[in-house]
Amino acid sequence: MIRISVPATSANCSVGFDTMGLALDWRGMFLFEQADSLRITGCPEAYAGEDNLIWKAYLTGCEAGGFSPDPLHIHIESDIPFARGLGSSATCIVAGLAAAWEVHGQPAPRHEILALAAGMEGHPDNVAPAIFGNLCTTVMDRDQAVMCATDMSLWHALAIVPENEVSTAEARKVLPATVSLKEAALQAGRAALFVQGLERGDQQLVCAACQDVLHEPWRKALIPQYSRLKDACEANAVPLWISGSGSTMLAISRDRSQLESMQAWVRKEMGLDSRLTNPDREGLQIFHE
Ligand SMILES: Nc1ncnc2c1ncn2[C@@H]1O[C@H](COP(=O)(O)OP(=O)(O)O)[C@@H](O)[C@H]1O
Ligand SMILES: N[C@@H](CCOP(=O)(O)O)C(=O)O
Repeated sequence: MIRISVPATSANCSVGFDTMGLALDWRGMFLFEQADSLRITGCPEAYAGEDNLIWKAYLTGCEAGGFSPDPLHIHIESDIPFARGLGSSATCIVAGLAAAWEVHGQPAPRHEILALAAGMEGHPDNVAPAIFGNLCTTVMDRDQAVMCATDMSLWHALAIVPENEVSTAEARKVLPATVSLKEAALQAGRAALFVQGLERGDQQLVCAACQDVLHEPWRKALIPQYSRLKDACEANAVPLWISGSGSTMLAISRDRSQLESMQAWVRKEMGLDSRLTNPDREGLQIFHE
């Protein structure tokens, strides 16, 4: 049996639309073993057929690696919620792709998996940290990923998870097709400041730079709690962004107790569930048993 563990991710990181993503120490586990016919357990029945994302990724990986795809029993152990902007789809894609090589006795080639996974997702921002951990900034130059990881060991995170689902496909439809030169320049400058601030552990700088103009102005309409939370965070110099395409919002701080207080506040004032996490440094992990 092969056990593949993949972290949840918080994509976009505010000013890194489609390019930045942060791995979290909140993991999905995927078990693979040979079977007589395809069997998928541990997920809702509606997702347990031939169109299951893990299985589709496995087939894509088999084609890329030149393997003949054997039927599998895939068992999922994951409490990463679907369609909340925590990269549940990225965990499935990365696990399925990695399984294609591992099931056939070869080590999963992480850079090849990144390119394939980015192709399946349509953007590399959450699959890169799911594979490599940390905060990854990734751009696709034709089919080649150009990637740099930022160490996040100075930071803690709070994932605030509303009940409403937001499908990524739907949340992309609300975005404008073009932006102005002024907005593009502003976003580029803020993205550079944001990463510098993270590396220096400068929370004021990160908070000042954490002002997206490419997607949050449109997506906040899908998340009723966002504006109140963003105002409260800014008043306390806490960077907060819409995680992926939402509905989760991710706050980060150098000070874990600041996030503990915020966790109590969002529960009491807004009735919201949340989870304290740390950035993950490992990314994709594979165990043969
Ligand atoms: N544990 C799982 N089992 C089966 N399919 C899953 C699982 N987690 C995610 N998926 C797939 O990923 C889709 C959600 O992807 P998406 O809308 O991009 O949201 P997210 O922000 O969670 O990645 C689901 O509709 C389903 O196809
Ligand atoms: N850049 C993408 C990220 C989607 O992430 P997910 O975790 O919501 O799948 C987007 O913003 O559409």
